Amino acid sequence: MIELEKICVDFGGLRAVDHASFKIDAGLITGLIGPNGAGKTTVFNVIAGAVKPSSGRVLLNGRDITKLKPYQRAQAGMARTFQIPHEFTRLSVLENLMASASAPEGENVLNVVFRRGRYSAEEREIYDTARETVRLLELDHVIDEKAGNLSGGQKKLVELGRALMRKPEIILLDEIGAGINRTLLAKLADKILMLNKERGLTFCLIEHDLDYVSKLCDHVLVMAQGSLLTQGSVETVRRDERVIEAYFGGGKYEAHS
Ligand SMILES: Nc1ncnc2c1ncn2[C@@H]1O[C@H](COP(=O)(O)OP(=O)(O)OP(=O)(O)O)[C@@H](O)[C@H]1O
Repeated sequence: MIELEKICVDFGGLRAVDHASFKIDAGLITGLIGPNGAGKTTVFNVIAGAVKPSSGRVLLNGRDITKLKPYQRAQAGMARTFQIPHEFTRLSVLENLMASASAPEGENVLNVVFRRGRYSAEEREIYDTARETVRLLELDHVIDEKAGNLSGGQKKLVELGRALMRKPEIILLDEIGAGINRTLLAKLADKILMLNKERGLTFCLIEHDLDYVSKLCDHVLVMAQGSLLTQGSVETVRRDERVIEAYFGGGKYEAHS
């Protein structure tokens, strides 16, 4: 479980996050929603350790991790999806996954990727985990394809795969569904649900499409102006007048279903 206690983030004179306090429960898929500029991405950055809060604490399973660096948080079981880095677009899907694993002790993981045929037991495990992840995400048909040649949706699946290679307990997804076609969007949702229900992985996702949130999330946190406005099931928060006001400034809310 992740707990945020009275987190504030200031960028110069701008208070982007203002005493935000909430929990992301273990074993659930939690959605983080709110209008543009509400502070969602900044909160994600605080959780992942990329932005230092001006005040407040972040706890992971009861442990204060506020001062931990991003890699230490990753070691503690937290993962976040990132766009495939430019220099990795020339690596194949399998190589991308292998390069995202935690390196064996004293080893540069890229050596593992390129030194074929001479794997130690640990290196073999990375290879096997990468193959299994490819299977799990149904990327077998593009396993040797360069990541740069994939469609937007396939790249998102590889990004998820790269996060999975570190065997996290919690995965943070920032608008993973943005700009991908319906078919792959549905597939991505199926994979997230499967990883949650069958493997017990905890997810927290920022998403603007409320139908997608509704399909995936057990619980929704609504941020507005840097703070937590309300929380509950998707259906409850969708009907909440304060949420309608925050999104539409009091205009009539047409729930799309
Ligand atoms: N590095 C930064 N420097 C200065 N201001 C920033 C920085 N990052 C975010 N902000 C500001 O902080 C506020 C919150 O931004 P944030 O990106 O966290 O909101 P968001 O809810 O994720 O919005 P969106 O849905 O549009 O992505 C905004 O006013 C934004 O302009």
